[in-house]
Amino acid sequence: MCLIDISEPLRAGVAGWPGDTPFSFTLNWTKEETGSVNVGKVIFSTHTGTHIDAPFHFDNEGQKVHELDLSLYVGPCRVIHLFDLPSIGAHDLAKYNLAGVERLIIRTDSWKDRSVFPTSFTYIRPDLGSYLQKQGIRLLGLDVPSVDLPDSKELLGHHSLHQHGVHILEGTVLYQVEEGDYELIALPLPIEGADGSLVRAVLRKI
Ligand SMILES: N[C@@H](CC(=O)c1ccccc1NC=O)C(=O)O
Ligand SMILES: [Zn+2]
Ligand SMILES: [Zn+2]
Repeated sequence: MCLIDISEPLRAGVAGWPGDTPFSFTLNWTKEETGSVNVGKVIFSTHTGTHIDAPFHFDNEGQKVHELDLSLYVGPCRVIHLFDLPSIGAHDLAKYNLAGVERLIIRTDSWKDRSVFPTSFTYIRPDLGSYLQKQGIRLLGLDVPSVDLPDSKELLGHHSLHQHGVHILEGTVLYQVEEGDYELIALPLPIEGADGSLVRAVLRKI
């Protein structure tokens, strides 16, 4: 079984949204202290590293993490490469036959240095949501920290996807991933009420 890990390693200093909660893992109790076990403590923002957005992240009426359909995050997926584009809209996907594809992951390679949060990267144009819905796509994954640029307040990309039933997976690590068909597993944690969740995301070639 050959799994390709497309998850960002979680460690102190992992690049996060400017001003957001820094990731930390510490041992809350050591084996010496308890006499039996090490016990860890993790502090993280829900938008750290490789993660999914629940609609509640940008819509107060939207689904929260525990309400999401898990089948979105497990199953066949198509990976395509779209390099050197400032943004991606319907026009950029016209050359692909996406018939039967429910999960689409786009490798942009536009986040060059994963050790720092990028000021700019390939983002999603507002006409993409309806195009993906017409193709039957329910999940869009990207190798950038957000489908909208960091200074966006309207979050047109997020809303366009959400309005058309397309769920969002962000921050995947795809430098080694070729175009093709895979099985994706990227399950959120069952955090009640949450706006997003870290995932361990893997691909398996099919
Ligand atoms: N929309 C971004 C996250 C985001 O906007 C954000 C994440 C953490 C802290 C602040 C954020 N945005 C605005 O203040 C995302 O989808 O991950
Ligand atoms: Zn997010
Ligand atoms: Zn997002």
